[in-house]
Amino acid sequence: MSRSGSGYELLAPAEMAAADRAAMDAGVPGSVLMHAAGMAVAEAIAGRWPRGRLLVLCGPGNNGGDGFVAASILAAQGWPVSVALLGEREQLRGDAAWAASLWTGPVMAADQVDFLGYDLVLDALFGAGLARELDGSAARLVERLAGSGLPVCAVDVPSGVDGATGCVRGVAAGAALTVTFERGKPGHWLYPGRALCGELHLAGIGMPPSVLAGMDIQTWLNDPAVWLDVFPFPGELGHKYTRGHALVLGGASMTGASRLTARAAQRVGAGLVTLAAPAAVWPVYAAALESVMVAALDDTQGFAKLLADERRNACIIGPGAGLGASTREAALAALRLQRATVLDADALTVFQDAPQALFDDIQGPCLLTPHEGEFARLFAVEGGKLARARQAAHLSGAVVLLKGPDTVIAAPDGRAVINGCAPPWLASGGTGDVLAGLAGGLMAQGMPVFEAACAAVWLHGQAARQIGPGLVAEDLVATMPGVLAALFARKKNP
Ligand SMILES: NC(=O)C1=CN([C@@H]2O[C@H](COP(=O)(O)OP(=O)(O)OC[C@H]3O[C@@H](n4cnc5c(N)ncnc54)[C@H](O)[C@@H]3O)[C@@H](O)[C@H]2O)[C@@H](O)CC1
Ligand SMILES: [K+]
Repeated sequence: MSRSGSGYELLAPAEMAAADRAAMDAGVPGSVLMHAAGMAVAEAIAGRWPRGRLLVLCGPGNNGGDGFVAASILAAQGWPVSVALLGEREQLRGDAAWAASLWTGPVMAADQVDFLGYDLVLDALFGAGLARELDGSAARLVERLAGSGLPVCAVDVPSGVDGATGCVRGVAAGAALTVTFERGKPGHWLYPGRALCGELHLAGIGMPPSVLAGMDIQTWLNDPAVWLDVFPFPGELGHKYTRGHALVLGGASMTGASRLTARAAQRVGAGLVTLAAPAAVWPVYAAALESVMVAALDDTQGFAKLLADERRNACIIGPGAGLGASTREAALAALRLQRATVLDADALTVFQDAPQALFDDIQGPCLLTPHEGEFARLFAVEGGKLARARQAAHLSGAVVLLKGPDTVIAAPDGRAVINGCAPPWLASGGTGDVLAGLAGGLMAQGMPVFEAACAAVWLHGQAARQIGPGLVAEDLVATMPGVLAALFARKKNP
Protein backbone atom coordinates (compact mmCIF):
# COMPACT_ATOMS: atom_id res chain seq x y z
CA MET A 1 0.00 0.00 0.00
CA SER A 2 1.51 3.30 -0.94
CA ARG A 3 0.51 6.59 0.60
CA SER A 4 0.88 9.88 -1.19
CA GLY A 5 0.45 13.46 -0.10
CA SER A 6 1.86 15.05 3.01
CA GLY A 7 0.66 15.53 6.50
CA TYR A 8 1.08 13.61 9.68
CA GLU A 9 -1.66 15.38 11.61
CA LEU A 10 -4.79 13.28 11.89
CA LEU A 11 -8.28 14.61 12.47
CA ALA A 12 -11.25 12.52 13.57
CA PRO A 13 -14.38 13.05 11.47
CA ALA A 14 -15.93 15.31 14.11
CA GLU A 15 -12.77 17.44 14.17
CA MET A 16 -12.75 17.64 10.37
CA ALA A 17 -16.39 18.73 10.42
CA ALA A 18 -15.44 21.44 12.92
CA ALA A 19 -12.64 22.52 10.58
CA ASP A 20 -15.13 22.66 7.70
CA ARG A 21 -17.42 24.88 9.78
CA ALA A 22 -14.53 27.11 10.84
CA ALA A 23 -13.48 27.46 7.19
CA MET A 24 -17.00 28.56 6.31
CA ASP A 25 -17.00 30.99 9.24
CA ALA A 26 -13.72 32.33 7.87
CA GLY A 27 -15.49 33.10 4.62
CA VAL A 28 -14.88 30.02 2.45
CA PRO A 29 -18.29 28.76 1.30
CA GLY A 30 -18.99 25.05 1.76
CA SER A 31 -19.74 24.79 -1.95
CA VAL A 32 -16.23 26.01 -2.74
CA LEU A 33 -14.73 23.32 -0.50
CA MET A 34 -17.02 20.73 -2.01
CA HIS A 35 -16.15 21.73 -5.55
CA ALA A 36 -12.45 21.49 -4.71
CA ALA A 37 -13.06 18.09 -3.12
CA GLY A 38 -14.94 16.78 -6.15
CA MET A 39 -12.29 18.20 -8.45
CA ALA A 40 -9.54 16.46 -6.45
CA VAL A 41 -11.41 13.17 -6.75
CA ALA A 42 -11.89 13.63 -10.50
CA GLU A 43 -8.21 14.43 -10.97
CA ALA A 44 -7.16 11.43 -8.90
CA ILE A 45 -9.35 9.13 -10.98
CA ALA A 46 -8.21 10.56 -14.30
CA GLY A 47 -4.61 10.35 -13.16
CA ARG A 48 -4.84 6.71 -12.20
CA TRP A 49 -7.29 4.95 -14.49
CA PRO A 50 -7.72 5.03 -18.26
CA ARG A 51 -11.00 6.55 -19.36
CA GLY A 52 -13.72 3.96 -18.85
CA ARG A 53 -17.35 3.49 -17.90
CA LEU A 54 -17.67 5.04 -14.46
CA LEU A 55 -20.47 4.42 -12.00
CA VAL A 56 -20.79 7.07 -9.28
CA LEU A 57 -22.67 6.00 -6.15
CA CYS A 58 -23.85 9.07 -4.24
CA GLY A 59 -25.09 9.04 -0.66
CA PRO A 60 -27.58 11.39 1.01
CA GLY A 61 -25.04 13.83 2.54
CA ASN A 62 -22.01 15.86 1.52
CA ASN A 63 -19.97 12.77 0.65
CA GLY A 64 -22.57 12.26 -2.08
CA GLY A 65 -22.14 15.95 -2.96
CA ASP A 66 -18.47 15.32 -3.69
CA GLY A 67 -19.59 12.43 -5.90
CA PHE A 68 -21.94 14.65 -7.93
CA VAL A 69 -19.16 17.21 -8.46
CA ALA A 70 -16.67 14.55 -9.58
CA ALA A 71 -19.29 12.98 -11.87
CA SER A 72 -19.97 16.35 -13.55
CA ILE A 73 -16.29 17.11 -14.05
CA LEU A 74 -15.40 13.70 -15.48
CA ALA A 75 -18.46 13.67 -17.75
CA ALA A 76 -17.44 17.08 -19.08
CA GLN A 77 -14.03 15.55 -19.85
CA GLY A 78 -15.70 12.88 -21.95
CA TRP A 79 -15.89 10.02 -19.47
CA PRO A 80 -19.01 7.85 -19.82
CA VAL A 81 -20.51 8.45 -16.36
CA SER A 82 -23.63 7.02 -14.71
CA VAL A 83 -24.89 8.28 -11.36
CA ALA A 84 -26.96 6.46 -8.75
CA LEU A 85 -28.31 8.03 -5.57
CA LEU A 86 -29.06 6.30 -2.30
CA GLY A 87 -32.12 8.24 -1.14
CA GLU A 88 -34.34 10.83 -2.71
CA ARG A 89 -32.98 13.72 -4.74
CA GLU A 90 -35.50 16.11 -3.15
CA GLN A 91 -34.13 15.20 0.27
CA LEU A 92 -30.64 16.51 -0.54
CA ARG A 93 -29.80 19.63 1.43
CA GLY A 94 -27.32 22.49 1.37
CA ASP A 95 -24.07 21.98 -0.49
CA ALA A 96 -25.06 18.45 -1.53
CA ALA A 97 -28.24 19.78 -3.20
CA TRP A 98 -26.13 22.40 -4.95
CA ALA A 99 -23.66 19.75 -6.13
CA ALA A 100 -26.49 17.55 -7.43
CA SER A 101 -27.75 20.48 -9.49
CA LEU A 102 -24.44 20.43 -11.41
CA TRP A 103 -25.30 16.97 -12.72
CA THR A 104 -27.72 17.24 -15.59
CA GLY A 105 -27.82 13.56 -16.59
CA PRO A 106 -30.13 10.86 -15.28
CA VAL A 107 -29.93 9.68 -11.69
CA MET A 108 -30.67 6.02 -10.99
CA ALA A 109 -32.16 4.79 -7.75
CA ALA A 110 -29.50 2.85 -5.88
CA ASP A 111 -31.55 -0.35 -5.82
CA GLN A 112 -31.68 -0.31 -9.63
CA VAL A 113 -27.94 -0.40 -10.00
CA ASP A 114 -26.53 -3.24 -12.04
CA PHE A 115 -22.75 -3.37 -11.65
CA LEU A 116 -22.32 -5.18 -14.96
CA GLY A 117 -21.06 -2.97 -17.72
CA TYR A 118 -18.85 -0.64 -15.68
CA ASP A 119 -15.08 -0.41 -15.45
CA LEU A 120 -14.81 1.61 -12.25
CA VAL A 121 -16.97 2.73 -9.31
CA LEU A 122 -16.73 5.95 -7.33
CA ASP A 123 -17.94 5.28 -3.80
CA ALA A 124 -19.39 8.57 -2.53
CA LEU A 125 -22.02 7.04 -0.26
CA PHE A 126 -20.85 7.87 3.27
CA GLY A 127 -17.81 9.67 4.60
CA ALA A 128 -17.28 11.62 7.76
CA GLY A 129 -21.00 11.64 8.53
CA LEU A 130 -21.37 7.88 9.02
CA ALA A 131 -23.39 7.80 12.21
CA ARG A 132 -24.46 4.20 12.74
CA GLU A 133 -24.17 0.67 11.35
CA LEU A 134 -25.06 0.34 7.69
CA ASP A 135 -28.22 -1.67 7.30
CA GLY A 136 -31.14 -2.11 4.92
CA SER A 137 -30.71 -0.76 1.40
CA ALA A 138 -27.39 0.98 2.23
CA ALA A 139 -25.86 -2.26 3.49
CA ARG A 140 -27.21 -4.22 0.53
CA LEU A 141 -25.71 -1.71 -1.92
CA VAL A 142 -22.28 -1.79 -0.27
CA GLU A 143 -22.37 -5.60 -0.14
CA ARG A 144 -23.14 -5.71 -3.85
CA LEU A 145 -20.35 -3.21 -4.52
CA ALA A 146 -17.91 -5.36 -2.55
CA GLY A 147 -18.98 -8.42 -4.51
CA SER A 148 -18.82 -6.70 -7.90
CA GLY A 149 -15.09 -7.18 -8.32
CA LEU A 150 -14.84 -3.70 -9.85
CA PRO A 151 -12.05 -1.32 -8.88
CA VAL A 152 -13.32 1.29 -6.44
CA CYS A 153 -12.23 4.83 -5.70
CA ALA A 154 -13.58 5.94 -2.32
CA VAL A 155 -14.34 9.54 -1.41
CA ASP A 156 -12.91 10.37 2.01
CA VAL A 157 -13.23 6.81 3.38
CA PRO A 158 -14.62 3.57 1.96
CA SER A 159 -18.31 3.77 2.89
CA GLY A 160 -18.93 1.86 6.11
CA VAL A 161 -15.43 2.51 7.49
CA ASP A 162 -15.54 4.66 10.61
CA GLY A 163 -13.00 7.44 10.11
CA ALA A 164 -12.42 7.76 13.84
CA THR A 165 -11.68 4.12 14.58
CA GLY A 166 -10.96 2.27 11.34
CA CYS A 167 -13.70 -0.18 12.32
CA VAL A 168 -16.28 -1.39 9.83
CA ARG A 169 -19.80 -0.41 10.80
CA GLY A 170 -21.84 -3.23 9.32
CA VAL A 171 -20.19 -3.63 5.95
CA ALA A 172 -17.64 -1.85 3.77
CA ALA A 173 -16.21 -2.37 0.29
CA GLY A 174 -12.46 -2.23 -0.15
CA ALA A 175 -11.13 0.54 -2.40
CA ALA A 176 -8.08 0.65 -4.64
CA LEU A 177 -7.73 4.38 -3.99
CA THR A 178 -9.15 6.62 -1.28
CA VAL A 179 -9.09 10.37 -1.78
CA THR A 180 -9.35 12.38 1.41
CA PHE A 181 -9.08 16.06 2.12
CA GLU A 182 -6.61 18.29 3.96
CA ARG A 183 -5.75 15.83 6.73
CA GLY A 184 -5.84 12.08 7.18
CA LYS A 185 -8.11 10.42 9.70
CA PRO A 186 -7.26 7.78 12.31
CA GLY A 187 -9.45 5.33 10.39
CA HIS A 188 -7.15 5.60 7.38
CA TRP A 189 -4.32 4.15 9.47
CA LEU A 190 -6.05 1.77 11.89
CA TYR A 191 -7.01 -1.69 10.72
CA PRO A 192 -9.25 -2.89 9.16
CA GLY A 193 -9.93 0.55 7.67
CA ARG A 194 -6.31 0.93 6.62
CA ALA A 195 -6.45 -2.19 4.46
CA LEU A 196 -9.82 -1.19 2.97
CA CYS A 197 -8.56 2.27 1.90
CA GLY A 198 -6.01 0.96 -0.59
CA GLU A 199 -3.72 3.78 -1.67
CA LEU A 200 -4.45 6.97 0.26
CA HIS A 201 -4.33 10.28 -1.54
CA LEU A 202 -4.44 13.48 0.51
CA ALA A 203 -5.73 16.50 -1.41
CA GLY A 204 -5.82 20.14 -0.37
CA ILE A 205 -9.22 21.76 -0.93
CA GLY A 206 -8.44 25.34 -0.02
CA MET A 207 -9.04 25.24 3.68
CA PRO A 208 -7.46 28.37 5.17
CA PRO A 209 -4.19 27.38 6.93
CA SER A 210 -5.25 29.46 9.94
CA VAL A 211 -8.21 27.11 10.47
CA LEU A 212 -6.03 24.01 10.74
CA ALA A 213 -3.35 25.85 12.71
CA GLY A 214 -6.02 26.82 15.21
CA MET A 215 -7.10 23.25 15.88
CA ASP A 216 -5.91 21.51 19.02
CA ILE A 217 -4.61 18.44 17.19
CA GLN A 218 -3.83 15.53 19.50
CA THR A 219 -3.42 12.65 17.05
CA TRP A 220 -0.59 12.08 14.61
CA LEU A 221 0.74 9.55 12.23
CA ASN A 222 4.15 8.44 13.48
CA ASP A 223 6.67 10.68 11.77
CA PRO A 224 9.97 12.16 12.93
CA ALA A 225 8.31 15.58 12.73
CA VAL A 226 6.43 14.60 15.91
CA TRP A 227 9.56 13.86 17.97
CA LEU A 228 12.74 14.87 16.13
CA ASP A 229 13.12 18.06 18.18
CA VAL A 230 13.66 16.06 21.36
CA PHE A 231 15.58 13.14 19.86
CA PRO A 232 18.88 12.77 21.77
CA PHE A 233 21.49 13.42 19.13
CA PRO A 234 24.90 13.07 20.80
CA GLY A 235 26.65 16.36 21.46
CA GLU A 236 30.28 16.88 20.50
CA LEU A 237 31.29 17.26 24.13
CA GLY A 238 29.25 14.30 25.35
CA HIS A 239 30.73 11.18 26.93
CA LYS A 240 29.29 7.89 28.08
CA TYR A 241 28.15 9.27 31.43
CA THR A 242 26.11 12.00 29.76
CA ARG A 243 24.24 9.52 27.56
CA GLY A 244 22.39 7.68 30.29
CA HIS A 245 22.72 4.30 31.91
CA ALA A 246 20.04 1.71 31.19
CA LEU A 247 19.49 -1.17 33.58
CA VAL A 248 17.90 -4.27 32.08
CA LEU A 249 16.50 -7.15 34.11
CA GLY A 250 17.55 -10.55 32.81
CA GLY A 251 15.58 -13.73 33.51
CA ALA A 252 16.63 -17.16 34.65
CA SER A 253 15.75 -19.09 31.52
CA MET A 254 14.79 -16.99 28.47
CA THR A 255 18.18 -15.34 28.37
CA GLY A 256 18.07 -14.23 24.75
CA ALA A 257 15.19 -11.81 25.21
CA SER A 258 16.87 -9.41 27.63
CA ARG A 259 20.14 -9.64 25.72
CA LEU A 260 18.33 -8.34 22.65
CA THR A 261 16.84 -5.60 24.81
CA ALA A 262 20.22 -4.60 26.21
CA ARG A 263 21.85 -4.51 22.80
CA ALA A 264 19.03 -2.41 21.38
CA ALA A 265 19.38 0.09 24.22
CA GLN A 266 23.08 0.35 23.42
CA ARG A 267 22.57 0.70 19.68
CA VAL A 268 20.13 3.55 20.08
CA GLY A 269 22.70 5.48 22.03
CA ALA A 270 22.52 4.75 25.76
CA GLY A 271 25.97 5.53 27.14
CA LEU A 272 26.06 2.50 29.42
CA VAL A 273 23.92 -0.59 29.72
CA THR A 274 23.91 -3.01 32.61
CA LEU A 275 22.08 -6.32 32.46
CA ALA A 276 21.25 -7.66 35.91
CA ALA A 277 20.73 -11.42 35.94
CA PRO A 278 20.26 -14.10 38.62
CA ALA A 279 23.64 -15.23 39.89
CA ALA A 280 23.00 -18.82 38.78
CA VAL A 281 22.83 -17.83 35.11
CA TRP A 282 25.30 -14.94 35.25
CA PRO A 283 27.89 -16.91 33.22
CA VAL A 284 25.44 -17.35 30.35
CA TYR A 285 24.94 -13.62 30.06
CA ALA A 286 28.54 -12.66 30.77
CA ALA A 287 29.85 -15.00 28.10
CA ALA A 288 27.50 -13.58 25.48
CA LEU A 289 27.88 -9.86 26.14
CA GLU A 290 30.96 -7.72 25.77
CA SER A 291 30.22 -4.01 26.06
CA VAL A 292 27.04 -4.59 28.06
CA MET A 293 27.96 -4.93 31.74
CA VAL A 294 26.52 -7.95 33.49
CA ALA A 295 25.67 -7.79 37.19
CA ALA A 296 24.75 -10.81 39.31
CA LEU A 297 21.58 -10.65 41.41
CA ASP A 298 21.69 -12.73 44.56
CA ASP A 299 18.16 -12.10 45.84
CA THR A 300 14.86 -10.47 44.84
CA GLN A 301 16.05 -7.16 46.35
CA GLY A 302 19.17 -7.17 44.20
CA PHE A 303 17.65 -5.06 41.46
CA ALA A 304 16.57 -2.41 43.95
CA LYS A 305 20.12 -2.33 45.35
CA LEU A 306 21.51 -1.63 41.88
CA LEU A 307 19.12 1.29 41.62
CA ALA A 308 20.73 2.91 44.65
CA ASP A 309 23.20 4.29 42.10
CA GLU A 310 21.24 7.19 40.67
CA ARG A 311 23.28 7.18 37.48
CA ARG A 312 21.28 4.09 36.47
CA ASN A 313 18.52 6.37 35.31
CA ALA A 314 16.37 4.07 33.17
CA CYS A 315 15.10 0.52 33.63
CA ILE A 316 13.76 -1.96 31.12
CA ILE A 317 11.96 -4.83 32.77
CA GLY A 318 10.02 -7.70 31.27
CA PRO A 319 11.64 -9.40 28.28
CA GLY A 320 12.37 -12.95 29.37
CA ALA A 321 12.01 -11.85 32.98
CA GLY A 322 9.62 -14.60 34.10
CA LEU A 323 6.42 -14.30 36.09
CA GLY A 324 7.97 -14.54 39.54
CA ALA A 325 8.30 -12.20 42.50
CA SER A 326 11.64 -10.86 41.28
CA THR A 327 10.04 -9.36 38.18
CA ARG A 328 7.31 -7.75 40.21
CA GLU A 329 9.75 -6.44 42.83
CA ALA A 330 12.08 -5.03 40.19
CA ALA A 331 9.22 -3.21 38.47
CA LEU A 332 7.91 -1.73 41.71
CA ALA A 333 11.40 -0.72 42.84
CA ALA A 334 12.03 1.14 39.59
CA LEU A 335 8.65 2.87 39.71
CA ARG A 336 8.95 3.88 43.36
CA LEU A 337 12.32 5.47 42.66
CA GLN A 338 10.73 7.19 39.66
CA ARG A 339 13.34 5.96 37.27
CA ALA A 340 12.36 6.19 33.62
CA THR A 341 10.86 2.72 33.34
CA VAL A 342 9.77 0.47 30.49
CA LEU A 343 7.55 -2.43 31.51
CA ASP A 344 7.11 -5.06 28.83
CA ALA A 345 5.96 -8.66 28.50
CA ASP A 346 6.22 -10.55 31.82
CA ALA A 347 6.48 -7.29 33.77
CA LEU A 348 2.96 -6.51 32.57
CA THR A 349 1.46 -9.97 32.98
CA VAL A 350 2.84 -10.26 36.52
CA PHE A 351 0.35 -7.55 37.52
CA GLN A 352 -2.70 -9.12 35.89
CA ASP A 353 -4.37 -10.00 39.20
CA ALA A 354 -4.08 -6.48 40.61
CA PRO A 355 -3.36 -3.93 37.90
CA GLN A 356 -4.39 -1.04 40.14
CA ALA A 357 -1.45 -1.82 42.42
CA LEU A 358 0.79 -1.21 39.44
CA PHE A 359 -1.00 1.97 38.39
CA ASP A 360 -0.82 3.35 41.93
CA ASP A 361 2.96 3.17 41.80
CA ILE A 362 3.28 4.88 38.42
CA GLN A 363 4.20 8.41 39.49
CA GLY A 364 7.19 9.07 37.26
CA PRO A 365 8.13 8.51 33.62
CA CYS A 366 6.80 5.11 32.61
CA LEU A 367 6.10 3.26 29.39
CA LEU A 368 3.95 0.13 29.16
CA THR A 369 4.40 -1.87 25.93
CA PRO A 370 1.64 -4.50 25.78
CA HIS A 371 0.47 -6.50 22.80
CA GLU A 372 -3.30 -7.01 22.66
CA GLY A 373 -3.21 -10.06 24.95
CA GLU A 374 -1.15 -8.33 27.64
CA PHE A 375 -3.28 -5.22 27.28
CA ALA A 376 -6.47 -7.20 27.97
CA ARG A 377 -4.90 -8.62 31.13
CA LEU A 378 -4.40 -5.12 32.55
CA PHE A 379 -7.16 -2.95 31.14
CA ALA A 380 -10.92 -3.54 31.07
CA VAL A 381 -11.60 -0.88 28.46
CA GLU A 382 -13.61 -1.03 25.27
CA GLY A 383 -13.75 0.68 21.90
CA GLY A 384 -11.43 1.14 18.97
CA LYS A 385 -7.68 0.69 19.39
CA LEU A 386 -6.95 4.40 19.59
CA ALA A 387 -9.61 5.05 22.22
CA ARG A 388 -8.56 2.01 24.26
CA ALA A 389 -4.90 3.06 24.29
CA ARG A 390 -5.90 6.58 25.35
CA GLN A 391 -8.10 5.27 28.15
CA ALA A 392 -5.35 2.94 29.32
CA ALA A 393 -2.85 5.80 29.45
CA HIS A 394 -5.32 7.90 31.38
CA LEU A 395 -6.08 5.09 33.85
CA SER A 396 -2.50 4.01 34.44
CA GLY A 397 -0.67 7.33 34.26
CA ALA A 398 1.84 5.71 31.92
CA VAL A 399 2.45 6.14 28.24
CA VAL A 400 0.87 3.08 26.63
CA LEU A 401 2.33 1.55 23.49
CA LEU A 402 -0.28 -0.90 22.20
CA LYS A 403 1.50 -3.11 19.71
CA GLY A 404 0.31 -4.51 16.41
CA PRO A 405 0.48 -3.79 12.69
CA ASP A 406 -1.01 -0.38 13.54
CA THR A 407 0.76 0.25 16.87
CA VAL A 408 -0.79 3.09 18.88
CA ILE A 409 1.18 5.14 21.40
CA ALA A 410 -0.95 7.16 23.82
CA ALA A 411 0.04 9.57 26.59
CA PRO A 412 -1.96 10.29 29.75
CA ASP A 413 -2.45 13.88 28.54
CA GLY A 414 -4.43 12.69 25.51
CA ARG A 415 -1.77 12.82 22.79
CA ALA A 416 -1.67 9.77 20.55
CA VAL A 417 0.31 8.51 17.58
CA ILE A 418 -0.55 5.75 15.13
CA ASN A 419 2.33 3.97 13.47
CA GLY A 420 2.16 3.42 9.76
CA CYS A 421 5.58 2.03 8.91
CA ALA A 422 5.75 -1.50 10.35
CA PRO A 423 6.02 -4.25 7.74
CA PRO A 424 4.42 -7.64 8.45
CA TRP A 425 7.76 -9.43 8.77
CA LEU A 426 8.24 -7.67 12.09
CA ALA A 427 5.76 -10.14 13.57
CA SER A 428 8.29 -12.64 14.90
CA GLY A 429 9.86 -13.63 18.19
CA GLY A 430 12.24 -11.16 19.81
CA THR A 431 11.23 -8.04 17.90
CA GLY A 432 9.28 -6.77 20.92
CA ASP A 433 12.35 -7.22 23.11
CA VAL A 434 14.29 -5.01 20.72
CA LEU A 435 11.52 -2.41 20.75
CA ALA A 436 11.55 -2.22 24.56
CA GLY A 437 15.32 -1.74 24.44
CA LEU A 438 15.10 1.04 21.87
CA ALA A 439 12.51 2.92 23.92
CA GLY A 440 14.41 2.43 27.18
CA GLY A 441 17.69 3.42 25.56
CA LEU A 442 16.15 6.68 24.37
CA MET A 443 14.58 7.32 27.78
CA ALA A 444 17.99 6.76 29.40
CA GLN A 445 19.25 9.63 27.25
CA GLY A 446 16.55 11.87 28.67
CA MET A 447 14.05 11.72 25.83
CA PRO A 448 10.49 12.26 27.12
CA VAL A 449 8.55 8.99 27.34
CA PHE A 450 5.89 9.61 24.71
CA GLU A 451 8.37 10.84 22.12
CA ALA A 452 10.84 8.07 22.99
CA ALA A 453 8.14 5.46 22.44
CA CYS A 454 7.15 6.99 19.10
CA ALA A 455 10.78 7.23 17.98
CA ALA A 456 11.49 3.64 19.04
CA VAL A 457 8.51 2.35 17.06
CA TRP A 458 9.56 4.37 14.03
CA LEU A 459 13.21 3.26 14.14
CA HIS A 460 12.06 -0.34 14.59
CA GLY A 461 9.76 -0.09 11.57
CA GLN A 462 12.35 1.61 9.38
CA ALA A 463 14.93 -1.03 10.26
CA ALA A 464 12.45 -3.76 9.39
CA ARG A 465 11.70 -2.14 6.06
CA GLN A 466 15.39 -2.02 5.23
CA ILE A 467 15.89 -5.67 6.19
CA GLY A 468 12.83 -6.99 4.39
CA PRO A 469 11.41 -10.51 4.45
CA GLY A 470 13.52 -13.02 6.33
CA LEU A 471 14.04 -10.58 9.19
CA VAL A 472 14.99 -11.98 12.58
CA ALA A 473 15.11 -9.81 15.68
CA GLU A 474 18.92 -9.70 15.81
CA ASP A 475 18.92 -8.00 12.39
CA LEU A 476 17.03 -5.04 13.84
CA VAL A 477 19.83 -4.33 16.27
CA ALA A 478 22.46 -4.69 13.55
CA THR A 479 20.55 -2.40 11.16
CA MET A 480 20.07 0.41 13.66
CA PRO A 481 23.28 2.34 12.74
CA GLY A 482 22.09 2.82 9.15
CA VAL A 483 18.62 3.91 10.24
CA LEU A 484 20.10 6.35 12.75
CA ALA A 485 22.49 7.73 10.15
CA ALA A 486 19.53 8.53 7.88
CA LEU A 487 17.72 10.17 10.78
CA PHE A 488 20.78 12.23 11.68
CA ALA A 489 21.02 13.39 8.07
CA ARG A 490 17.39 14.43 8.23
CA LYS A 491 18.07 16.44 11.38
CA LYS A 492 20.83 18.32 9.56
CA ASN A 493 18.78 18.80 6.37
CA PRO A 494 15.15 18.77 7.51
N1 LIG B 1 -18.49 21.45 3.41
C1 LIG B 1 -18.19 20.29 3.96
O1 LIG B 1 -18.68 19.95 5.06
C2 LIG B 1 -17.32 19.39 3.22
C3 LIG B 1 -17.53 18.04 3.30
N2 LIG B 1 -16.92 17.20 2.50
C4 LIG B 1 -17.49 15.87 2.30
O2 LIG B 1 -18.57 15.70 3.15
C5 LIG B 1 -18.49 14.48 3.85
C6 LIG B 1 -19.19 14.60 5.16
O3 LIG B 1 -20.50 14.98 4.84
P1 LIG B 1 -21.71 14.75 5.82
O4 LIG B 1 -21.38 15.27 7.14
O5 LIG B 1 -22.90 15.27 5.13
O6 LIG B 1 -21.75 13.19 5.99
P2 LIG B 1 -21.92 11.98 4.96
O7 LIG B 1 -22.22 12.45 3.60
O8 LIG B 1 -20.77 11.10 5.15
O9 LIG B 1 -23.16 11.20 5.56
C7 LIG B 1 -24.25 11.88 6.14
C8 LIG B 1 -25.54 11.36 5.62
O10 LIG B 1 -25.61 9.97 5.75
C9 LIG B 1 -26.69 9.59 6.61
N3 LIG B 1 -26.19 8.45 7.36
C10 LIG B 1 -25.21 8.42 8.25
N4 LIG B 1 -24.98 7.17 8.67
C11 LIG B 1 -25.85 6.39 8.01
C12 LIG B 1 -26.11 4.99 8.01
N5 LIG B 1 -25.41 4.15 8.76
N6 LIG B 1 -27.06 4.50 7.20
C13 LIG B 1 -27.78 5.34 6.42
N7 LIG B 1 -27.59 6.68 6.39
C14 LIG B 1 -26.63 7.19 7.17
C15 LIG B 1 -27.00 10.82 7.42
O11 LIG B 1 -28.33 10.80 7.84
C16 LIG B 1 -26.72 11.92 6.40
O12 LIG B 1 -27.82 12.05 5.52
C17 LIG B 1 -17.02 14.21 3.96
O13 LIG B 1 -16.79 12.85 4.15
C18 LIG B 1 -16.52 14.74 2.64
O14 LIG B 1 -16.66 13.74 1.65
C19 LIG B 1 -16.13 17.74 1.39
O15 LIG B 1 -17.03 18.10 0.41
C20 LIG B 1 -15.36 18.94 1.83
C21 LIG B 1 -16.26 19.98 2.32
K1 LIG C 1 -17.19 7.11 0.75
